[in-house]
Amino acid sequence: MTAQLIDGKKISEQILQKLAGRVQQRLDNQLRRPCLAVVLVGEDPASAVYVRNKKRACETIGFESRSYELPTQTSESELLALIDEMNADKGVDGILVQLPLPKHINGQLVLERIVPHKDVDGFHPYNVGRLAVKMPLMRPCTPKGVMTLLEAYQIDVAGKKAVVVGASNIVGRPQALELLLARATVTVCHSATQNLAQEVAAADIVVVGVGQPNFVEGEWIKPGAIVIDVGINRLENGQLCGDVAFANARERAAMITPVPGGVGPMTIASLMENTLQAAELHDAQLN
Ligand SMILES: Nc1nc2c(c(=O)[nH]1)N[C@@H](CN(C=O)c1ccc(C(=O)N[C@@H](CCC(=O)O)C(=O)O)cc1)CN2
Ligand SMILES: [Mg+2]
Repeated sequence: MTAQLIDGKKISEQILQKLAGRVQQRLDNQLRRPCLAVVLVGEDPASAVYVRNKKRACETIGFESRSYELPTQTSESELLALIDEMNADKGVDGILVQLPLPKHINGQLVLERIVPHKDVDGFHPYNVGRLAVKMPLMRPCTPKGVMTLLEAYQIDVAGKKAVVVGASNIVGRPQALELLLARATVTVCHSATQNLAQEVAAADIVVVGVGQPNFVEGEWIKPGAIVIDVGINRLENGQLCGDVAFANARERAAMITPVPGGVGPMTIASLMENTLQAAELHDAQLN
């Protein structure tokens, strides 16, 4: 079996196109363009690319974007003060602080400072908690993008055995909550998991986000499984690859996401959806 590719680039472009139409409708109804404020601290080259792509997506669909590019030595209190300003600013709908932050800044403190209805990344404990109690508001972008991809490819999740490899706050944990909400039977694997190969081999749907190339071997994949690779690793030769040994996994899976062009573009599409949602919440508060 050679797996069908799940085309995240195509689906993300369709989402952006629909969002552009909804922005136009807002303008026709005398409503503001949604506004996303993006904060980048330091000079991590990958983060700079992601921030640039987020600003470009805003431009493509007609959102306003504000950009704060701060030096590495920015203090935690300076960053918190900027967030307080943006929280209070009626012109800002969504606030995003690009991760990772420099080591001297407590990232959790910063994320918790963003008011939950402007937390378009969905990382505030309020938003994670709402997802956990089956009342999602702002949903973390990468796991939400994965669910949108599964839906777009008509992959039925209810009753399936889903295995999430990786338990990070950005990917693994909220992904497990999303899959549970969609009524999968969910297992989360992490660095203390024993018999990882056996866990993966039992999965109808496997989602991998650990940040290590070829971490999941192709031979572990159950024939006919759905493989979602959230990893983005840059190799020494400059090529990008995921966390799954793609060529071998593709020979066993029914469907698989490529890297690049799989989950990555969906993260940005979900962020744009969340920003529109934040603008709608904001309209309701202003009225
Ligand atoms: N505040 C946040 N920080 C980080 C998040 C996040 O969701 N919020 N996720 C990642 C990085 N990320 C978004 O910020 C992200 C990563 C990758 C892509 C993407 O489109 N990847 C492309 C390849 C792009 C390239 O050439 O490098 C793909 O996979 O096709 C988008 C967003 C960590 N930080
Ligand atoms: Mg990808």
